[in-house]
Amino acid sequence: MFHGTEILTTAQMRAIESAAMTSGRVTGAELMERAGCAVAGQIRLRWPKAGLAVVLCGPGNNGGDGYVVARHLHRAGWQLRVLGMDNAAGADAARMKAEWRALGPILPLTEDALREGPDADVYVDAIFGTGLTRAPEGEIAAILDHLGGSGGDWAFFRERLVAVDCPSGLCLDSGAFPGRPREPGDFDLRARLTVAFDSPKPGHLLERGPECCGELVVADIGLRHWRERDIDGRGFRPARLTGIWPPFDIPDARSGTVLADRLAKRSSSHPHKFSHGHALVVAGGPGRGGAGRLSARAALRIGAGLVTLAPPAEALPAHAGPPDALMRRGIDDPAGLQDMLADRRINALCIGPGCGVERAAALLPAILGAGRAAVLDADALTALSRDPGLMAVLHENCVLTPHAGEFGRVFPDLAARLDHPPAPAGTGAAHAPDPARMARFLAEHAAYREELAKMRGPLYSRLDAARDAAARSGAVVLLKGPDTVIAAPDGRACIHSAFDVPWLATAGAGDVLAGIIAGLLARGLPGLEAAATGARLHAEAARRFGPGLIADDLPEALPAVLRGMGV
Ligand SMILES: NC(=O)C1=CN([C@@H]2O[C@H](COP(=O)(O)OP(=O)(O)OC[C@H]3O[C@@H](n4cnc5c(N)ncnc54)[C@H](OP(=O)(O)O)[C@@H]3O)[C@@H](O)[C@H]2O)[C@@H](O)CC1
Ligand SMILES: Nc1ncnc2c1ncn2[C@@H]1O[C@H](COP(=O)(O)OP(=O)(O)O)[C@@H](O)[C@H]1O
Ligand SMILES: [K+]
Repeated sequence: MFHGTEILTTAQMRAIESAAMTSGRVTGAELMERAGCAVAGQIRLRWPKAGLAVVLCGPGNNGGDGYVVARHLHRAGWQLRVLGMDNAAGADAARMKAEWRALGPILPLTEDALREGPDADVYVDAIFGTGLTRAPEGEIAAILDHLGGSGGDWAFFRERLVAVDCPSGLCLDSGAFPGRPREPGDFDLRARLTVAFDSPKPGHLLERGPECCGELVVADIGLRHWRERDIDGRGFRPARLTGIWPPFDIPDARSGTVLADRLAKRSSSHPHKFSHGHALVVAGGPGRGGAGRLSARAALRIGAGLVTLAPPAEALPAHAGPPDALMRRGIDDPAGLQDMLADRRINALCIGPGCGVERAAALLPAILGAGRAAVLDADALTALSRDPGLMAVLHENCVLTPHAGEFGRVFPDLAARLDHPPAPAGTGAAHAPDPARMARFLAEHAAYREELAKMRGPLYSRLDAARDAAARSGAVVLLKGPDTVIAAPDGRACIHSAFDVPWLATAGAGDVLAGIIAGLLARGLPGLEAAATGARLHAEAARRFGPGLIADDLPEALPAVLRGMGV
């Protein structure tokens, strides 16, 4: 299995932290000291010359980290303005607050206090971290809006904002902001740097997370021993990370080797083409374009031993173009398909790209009935949504690859939870916030605002949705997007965040992904592994090629990607 960096939900993070403290080998105060020290260190790396820092400290342990940051920056010669709350903080945060108070004053955490001081070089956001339970209100909401640009200085803060664990208000389980539209919104906090602790959380990688966190650094605060133990007895590794944005050093050496071994054509002592699998790609009729051919080409490039393209017989001439390595055979109906599947060496199927919904609907029962590994994409997903009975025939080596729209067709109730509350038109914001437009929007949609205010964290996430869909369907579900989530029916999941390659969103890219996964299934990778590896190689091919990419370039970029991984 490909191993990336582990992702932990906020509940898991809390469980690990409390296991560490219960062991008596580390105290909460020591963890807080390490966390704050790590943030101060990252600030000093980026701002080597001591300047003025404003540190905003919230009511909980995130605020406690903030007081530690202030103390360390003070020791390094920085000027500090510390804003904090007059509240009964937990013992560790209270101690850190007291230690700071011995060094300098604490101003009230209000928008006025924030505005009053001189412009600072750095603003440290230590208001809320993993403990956010609801939308910020009152003074704190005003402060966060101000930092998000409500005073018109959005770009100023974006250059100077350092977030402790996350930009405050972001739900670290979903990457959404409770109380705000799920689309990009006005005054969403955008940090230059976010320093997270121990492991990334889903919210760093999903939805708004990557954009709002800015550069993400994950600091080691000495919890690895407890993370690697099976604390809850059910296996602690529900989500795996296969890439994030902005890229940072993924401890990937072991995974690279495992993956290279799996993909190298060294799978048996006397390898031959049949030992590398035979993928069958169902294509559509005349005039349906090259989607099926894109999938087939990708399956060949990723290393399937043989690939057969199967359009209706009358469309064979239309599919006669390159590559010549591709075999072609006409299939008109389920009987023809079953005939072909009598060849047991065909071990992976791909249906959907350019296939046509009617044809997909006609062939799907035979495909699923064959019990072989299969990728269902595009039109096959629409066909599946129209015949829910087919859901019962899916199995764990089926990979469903919906984008958000297709996901909504197949799993409408799960998609509705992701979209709650459904936004009225005009919610999305341009990057530079427009206060007048935002005020008008909220006034016009008072009911929507009331619904938003009811949102409680952690919010239902794309990870939750993909997991629920996989559990329900019994298949692997790969929910596409810049933050692709891959989930297996047993709860294992990966997130592949590819916000750094927006040019991958190009017509036909999804067809190539389906083909890559089909090729990996043909090579014998199990469903989850094929899907996760496929998503990674697909994005890596786009990353290597760069802007200007069209889908046809993706299969051609794969050999260099494989070489780069040592395959
Ligand atoms: N895990 C680790 O290993 C380590 C974690 N560390 C740090 O601890 C952080 C987590 O700390 P935390 O659990 O105290 O939560 P935090 O984010 O400070 O907020 C909680 C407070 O905010 C309040 N509150 C929430 N929402 C609110 C709202 N909308 N409006 C108003 N209030 C709201 C909430 O009140 P309540 O909901 O209980 O009413 C509570 O008082 C974590 O992000 C990291 O920085 C490191 O120190 C060391 C290692
Ligand atoms: N903004 C983005 N950044 C990076 N990758 C993206 C982005 N949007 C979509 N993708 C990826 O691009 C591919 C598009 O697939 P799909 O929506 O099926 O398109 P098509 O049907 O045209 O092939 C998917 O792999 C998806 O994960
Ligand atoms: K924060």
